[in-house]
Amino acid sequence: MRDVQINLGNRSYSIFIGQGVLDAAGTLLTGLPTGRKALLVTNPTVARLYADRVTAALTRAGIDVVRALIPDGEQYKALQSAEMLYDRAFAAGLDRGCPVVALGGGVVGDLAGFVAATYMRGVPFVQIPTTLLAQVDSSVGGKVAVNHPRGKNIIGAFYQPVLVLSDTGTLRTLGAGEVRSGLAEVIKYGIIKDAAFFTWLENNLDHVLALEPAALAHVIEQSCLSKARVVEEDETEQGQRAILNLGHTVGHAIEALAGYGRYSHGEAVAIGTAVAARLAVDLGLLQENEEHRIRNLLARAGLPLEVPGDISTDAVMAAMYGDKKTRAGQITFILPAAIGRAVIRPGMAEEPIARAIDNCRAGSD
Ligand SMILES: O=C(O)C(=O)C[C@@H](O)[C@H](O)[C@H](O)COP(=O)(O)O
Ligand SMILES: [Zn+2]
Repeated sequence: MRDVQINLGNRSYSIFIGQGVLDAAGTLLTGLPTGRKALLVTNPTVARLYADRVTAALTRAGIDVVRALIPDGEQYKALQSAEMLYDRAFAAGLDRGCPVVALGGGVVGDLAGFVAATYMRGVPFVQIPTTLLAQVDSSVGGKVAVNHPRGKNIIGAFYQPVLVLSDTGTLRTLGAGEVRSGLAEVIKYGIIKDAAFFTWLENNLDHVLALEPAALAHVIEQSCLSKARVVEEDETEQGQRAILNLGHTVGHAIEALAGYGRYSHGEAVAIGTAVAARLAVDLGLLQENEEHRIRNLLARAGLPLEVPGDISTDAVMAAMYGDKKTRAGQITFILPAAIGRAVIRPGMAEEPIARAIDNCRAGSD
């Protein structure tokens, strides 16, 4: 079992990574000051596969488990689902000490975390992520949220979990699309922070795509280490944490405009990363050969690089103004300055962004 520590004073916690760690949920949780009842939030597919194991692990440790199922899909990351979970928590008599445990991918984790942050002004929160994307990204760092018709993740909080358990065994049941989606965030860490990891991915992507346990454990550990260091420096995204948003400025716009579900989060982020790399080259920040390496790695991971033909550049531009990084009506962009280094550019003019979007359409080269 590997252990990545995230140091945030009295909000510090451990991320345990390895085959079978979800069976240790009860033991690891009893080491923390939490109550004897837990709300286990999951979706029907994940429940069928893993809820009995997690329930057994918690029960062995003397914790009563109340299960709550949320249908799978980004559209259920909504205030209505949160209300349903509050009702379930009240009905089960959960008090301020009782943890909310998220078992599933990013939707379950973000929603359950939002409920944990707000039910009785905050109860302990445990993340048991079962997708690659959730293990490398969304379960770590404390961004919890629900969506609103005006934007993705637009209603939320920073609320750290007390424990993260990433069981690599759960990745064996993922579809290829879910693996791809997680890889977009994995590649992001190489681009923004870790050139050696980017090169490792170039050399070892086939092992990762084959879901080899050692390769997966390495990818999760390196991703969590990179994310932990960024979050420790700037927990609430006052500045530098925004680099974790590479590819998301355009990505969130495409995800929403295409209709949630047509592009996975990772696919939309990959397209957004291609646009950011093009813009960085146009602005003289990134060398063209590095843009090629970024595009090649994303493409080898099976990720899309083109802005869809049925979504206009004007629509993407308009949607980007709703981004949480927009300040005083001006778009902020995260740009790769080299492989291993990203910069934050506030106050971007519209014209170069629109040109980069147009240059990332089918048949544009
Ligand atoms: O943890 C962060 O910070 C990130 O930006 C990670 C992103 O990959 C993640 O998708 C995040 O939820 C996006 O945040 P948002 O603030 O743009 O909604
Ligand atoms: Zn993301």
